[in-house]
Amino acid sequence: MLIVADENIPLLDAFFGDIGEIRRVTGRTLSRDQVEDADILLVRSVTPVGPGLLEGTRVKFVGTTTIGTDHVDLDWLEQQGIAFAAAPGCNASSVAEYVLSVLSLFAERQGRDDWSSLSVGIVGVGNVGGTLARVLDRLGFEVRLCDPPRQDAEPESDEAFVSLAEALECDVVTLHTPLTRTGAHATHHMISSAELAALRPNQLLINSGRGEVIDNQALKHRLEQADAPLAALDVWEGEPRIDPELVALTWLATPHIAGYSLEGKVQGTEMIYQALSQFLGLPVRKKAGQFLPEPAMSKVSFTSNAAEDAAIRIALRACYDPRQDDARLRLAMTGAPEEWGMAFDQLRRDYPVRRECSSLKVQLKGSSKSLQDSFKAIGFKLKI
Ligand SMILES: NC(=O)c1ccc[n+]([C@@H]2O[C@H](COP(=O)([O-])OP(=O)(O)OC[C@H]3O[C@@H](n4cnc5c(N)ncnc54)[C@H](O)[C@@H]3O)[C@@H](O)[C@H]2O)c1
Ligand SMILES: O=C(O)[C@H](O)[C@H](O)COP(=O)(O)O
Repeated sequence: MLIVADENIPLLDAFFGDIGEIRRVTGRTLSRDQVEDADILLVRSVTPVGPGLLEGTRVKFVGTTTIGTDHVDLDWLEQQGIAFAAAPGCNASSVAEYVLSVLSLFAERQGRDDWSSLSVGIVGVGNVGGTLARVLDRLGFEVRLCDPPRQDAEPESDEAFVSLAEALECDVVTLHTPLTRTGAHATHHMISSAELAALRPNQLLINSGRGEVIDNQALKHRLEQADAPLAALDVWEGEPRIDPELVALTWLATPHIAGYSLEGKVQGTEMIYQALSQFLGLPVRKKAGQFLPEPAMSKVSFTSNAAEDAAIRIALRACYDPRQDDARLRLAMTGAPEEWGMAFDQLRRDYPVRRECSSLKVQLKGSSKSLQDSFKAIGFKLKI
């Protein structure tokens, strides 16, 4: 059995080596002739999958080790009887930690002693938005949830949903919708001139869903105005050839890596291994946990003198600080314009190992119950 797989999927040999022969390919440039004789295709979000790639091949299973599926023509695969699996939720904690770290930087920039005094509008309350909402709620933030598809589908839900306009009133608005182009709640350019005009200079707009959910030209024009809000963008229209002028106007600019924790990536591989094993009728013997190495930093300690917000900020940023990715992206954009796309992909391919908060033990000596609860809410392991 031949498995054609994106070379950027971690642990290919460990998970799939005994299922078939593996042919590694560059996902961004994958062509039909590279996949013609394959039985199984494993991709990441950079490979458009549809008739152009697979028509007339013998591929019978496609797996994407990602949450997003907008690169896959799901209807066509179904019509062709080609099985498909994605990895819902695999990197939800990683994205939530990216947002938390951005929030901590924004609160600091605003001179707030208490970051939980920020109100946060979450647009798209699925695996990522829902994970984030639960953490923020436990930390005492005011959270507004906007998810019209869920609101329609769950009229009896306990969640109090708000409109997009109400979400846009929050200090921070963070987007976690998929990219959709059809239907009553299509998200393509959901945030355009009118929505951007509603945002004020003391507000922050975060996008770690898909770039095309925001009209990037409209955002650029808005960010050029004197009363512009701040923007933190992890995803961009036209990746990997992103607009350097928009990067320059963006407060925190990262190369689509919000979900790039090691845990998130390995769980993505694990979920596709499970789905493929089920498809082939094979036993599931391997687990993500057995392949996760010991983290480089395993413990941080705080004494009773540590101020609550400062302790959380230090531990959070010890795990993930988006300013490093921002600096790397800006540096990459100083190269020759024709190399920007390659540089964007290179930053993603050579991404340093990043571990989630759950990999770090936090030792708290003589700390308050509320500080302990805050650390637990974020997902740290506590050692009291
Ligand atoms: N930047 C990254 O590294 C990264 C990582 C993971 C996921 N993502 C992106 O984030 C998206 C969300 O991930 P998820 O796991 O939470 O997906 P999900 O499918 O679990 O949840 C998405 C939610 O968005 C809602 N939604 C759809 N249209 C909407 C609209 N018009 N307004 C408001 N809400 C709407 C859906 O009802 C759903 O509840 C993915 O589709 C992917 O594109 C990005
Ligand atoms: O959809 C997802 O899971 C994320 O956007 C994912 O992190 C994308 O990573 P890629 O497949 O492009 O490496």
